[in-house]
Amino acid sequence: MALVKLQTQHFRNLSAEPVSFSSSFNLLYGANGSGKTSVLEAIGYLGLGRSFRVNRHQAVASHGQQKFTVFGGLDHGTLAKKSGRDSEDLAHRVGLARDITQKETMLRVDGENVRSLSALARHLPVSVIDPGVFDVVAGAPGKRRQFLDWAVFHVEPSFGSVWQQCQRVTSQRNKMLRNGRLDDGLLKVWDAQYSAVSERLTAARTDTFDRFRKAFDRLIDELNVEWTNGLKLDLYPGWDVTQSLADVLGSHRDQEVKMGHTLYGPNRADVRIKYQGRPVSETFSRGQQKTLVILMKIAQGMVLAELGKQVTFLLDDINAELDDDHQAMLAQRLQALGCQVFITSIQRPDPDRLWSHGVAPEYRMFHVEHGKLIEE
Ligand SMILES: Nc1ncnc2c1ncn2[C@@H]1O[C@H](COP(=O)(O)OP(=O)(O)OP(=O)(O)O)[C@@H](O)[C@H]1O
Repeated sequence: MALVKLQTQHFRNLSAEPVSFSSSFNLLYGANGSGKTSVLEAIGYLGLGRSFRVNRHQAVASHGQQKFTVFGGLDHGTLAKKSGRDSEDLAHRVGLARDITQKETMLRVDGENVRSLSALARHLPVSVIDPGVFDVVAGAPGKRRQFLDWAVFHVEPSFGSVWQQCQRVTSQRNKMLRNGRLDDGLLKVWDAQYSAVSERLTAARTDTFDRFRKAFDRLIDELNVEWTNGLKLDLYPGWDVTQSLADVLGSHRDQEVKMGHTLYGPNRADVRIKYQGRPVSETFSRGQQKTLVILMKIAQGMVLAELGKQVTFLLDDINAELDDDHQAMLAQRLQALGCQVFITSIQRPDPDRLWSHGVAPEYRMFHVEHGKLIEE
């Protein structure tokens, strides 16, 4: 799917006028503070259900407003090779409204209220490349779990509910472990549930990770970037899988009781990224780490494309992140994959430079001024 229509209300400084986008490339430029990132943030809301910039919904509602809304019209996008669309051709209409005083989010898909965020998010796989992207390599393991789980969610339809179930059981189990007077029989019951759901979740992660690693290896092979030789990506599922999780929990019971929380299982999983046996966060330059994450994100795009799903990439402030060669490499790869792409920059981008080594895709160019998108 691709987002071809967007309308927001009371979303940061954005105007409430509807905008139509290309299902291929969209180039947005404008001065600092004009609203470029806010446009990407609004699109991100429809694919992620949250802001990729801030943790609190409140920051997003326009000053003095209690509620904001984001509506999107989706079409089948470039992968379906669809052309000549108009509003009647929309495959789905998705919407999200957040009341910040009631702390309530309303989600709508095709005119119906839906309860789960998954029902909304599965229509629009959104991948963000912004200054924070670096965290996937340099940040805590949670950042890499989030990176992996995004793809698992789009590959494995039941993943969202298994993940939620796992969080619920883990939190119950943690409550028990924190409780001084431990009921051994009850803990065993929770352990059985926890092990079962963890094994399911891990099987889904392992399957997607295998697909991802194959795509990643293919990509770096094709690009033949010298510094990627000797890179190794592995999934650590959160425990030593030569043993069942139930056995690991049984043999580390005292340790977990002492710490008061779960020490083994999917919440400890990590994607370990090493270069010649050492963590890349210790050996790669900042630029190399950023490029690596971008390659990893492209590889995820390849995995989804193989399943007939189009990813919408949001590239924020691309000039600050990448030099001309890397920008061109990224644009061409995403074009070849048939992704939908939104690129923001302060200066008006030069499509001839961006596609200096190939034919430019269909694109639309917008100048962003005071929250308004003016198409050129
Ligand atoms: N809740 C809000 N209500 C109204 N305006 C807001 C709100 N939050 C931020 N703004 C304003 O909205 C504008 C858009 O910010 P945004 O980060 O989208 O700009 P940008 O074009 O990406 O800028 P830069 O190039 O500096 O990154 C800014 O002027 C900001 O002060």
